[in-house]
Amino acid sequence: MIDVDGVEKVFDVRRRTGLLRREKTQVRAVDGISFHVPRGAMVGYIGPNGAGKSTTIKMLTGILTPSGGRLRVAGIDPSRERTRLARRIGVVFGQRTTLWWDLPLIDSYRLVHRMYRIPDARYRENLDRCVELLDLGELLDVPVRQLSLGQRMRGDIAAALLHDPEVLYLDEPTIGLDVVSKAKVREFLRDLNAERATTVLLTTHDLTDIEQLCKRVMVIDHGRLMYDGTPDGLHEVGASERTLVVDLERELPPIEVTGARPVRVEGPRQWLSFPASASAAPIVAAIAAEYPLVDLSVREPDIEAVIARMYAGERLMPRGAE
Ligand SMILES: Nc1ncnc2c1ncn2[C@@H]1O[C@H](COP(=O)(O)OP(=O)(O)OP(=O)(O)O)[C@@H](O)[C@H]1O
Repeated sequence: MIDVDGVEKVFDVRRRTGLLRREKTQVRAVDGISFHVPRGAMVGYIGPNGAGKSTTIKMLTGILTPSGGRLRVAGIDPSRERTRLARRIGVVFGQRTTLWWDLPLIDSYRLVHRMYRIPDARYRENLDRCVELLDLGELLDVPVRQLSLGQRMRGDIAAALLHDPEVLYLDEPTIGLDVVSKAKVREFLRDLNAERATTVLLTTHDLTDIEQLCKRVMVIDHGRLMYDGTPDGLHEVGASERTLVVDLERELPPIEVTGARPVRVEGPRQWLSFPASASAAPIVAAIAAEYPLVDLSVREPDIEAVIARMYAGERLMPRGAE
């Protein structure tokens, strides 16, 4: 559904280098990216600020023309046939709204109905579905400017879906939302993807969105693709560790056991780290055999930590590769 082959985007920028002097330089916002997203996939597209995510999305919608490479969305070259593509895609920008600020929500939908020339029956059906699943019933007559951020976001998602797009680009759809609203939006997207096989490309800084929604994640930095795989695979690449929290009968020196290393001791409680890919069972058995064990729990690795290290430019290697 989305084909990106060696795509580049270079911006010419003028930088002030003195009182009257300006120098022309180039910013390579996207630097030779290739990926393929099959129909019905829900893929996360993440990266630090300025990595090139929005530039990629803008090229995929046809707003920007690539400086090099080849791009196709639903078989269409976005920058050449932007209007034709607009009928096939939906876009939601979390930080901006596509709704008419002073009009009641329903009026924005009526305008979308006309603009996209959506057949009446299909419009009704899609609107009813969105109103029900996104809980918009009470909000349809409220002017958009009076909606809370979470209500507005749900309103925006519905607006992007009324014309049945095959591809949905979501840029920060959960930004600024409370936990309940986030859960609602995620549940809706999961259902949409499962029931209608809508292809979704999701940009977010909230890694829980990725963990809960995407089987695949792409990480971009400095315009280049750094990782393309499962969210779990990130732990492999990042050599993530799980933590064993051990409660002993009494305070003892740090536990010595094969396969794990002590990282913290606080009274009778000790923390040990071990590779996320390894089994906890032999370590637990060894500790139970040699130490006065009272209680024990395992903490899962933190995807945020792996991503933070990746964004900080640390070279991450799959376990065993070095
Ligand atoms: N119109 C433009 N002219 C010049 N440079 C630009 C333009 N748009 C983006 N850039 C530059 O391209 C790079 C990538 O920007 P982009 O907005 O794609 O990043 P992003 O990954 O979406 O970041 P964020 O998470 O902050 O939204 C940045 O260095 C940015 O300054």
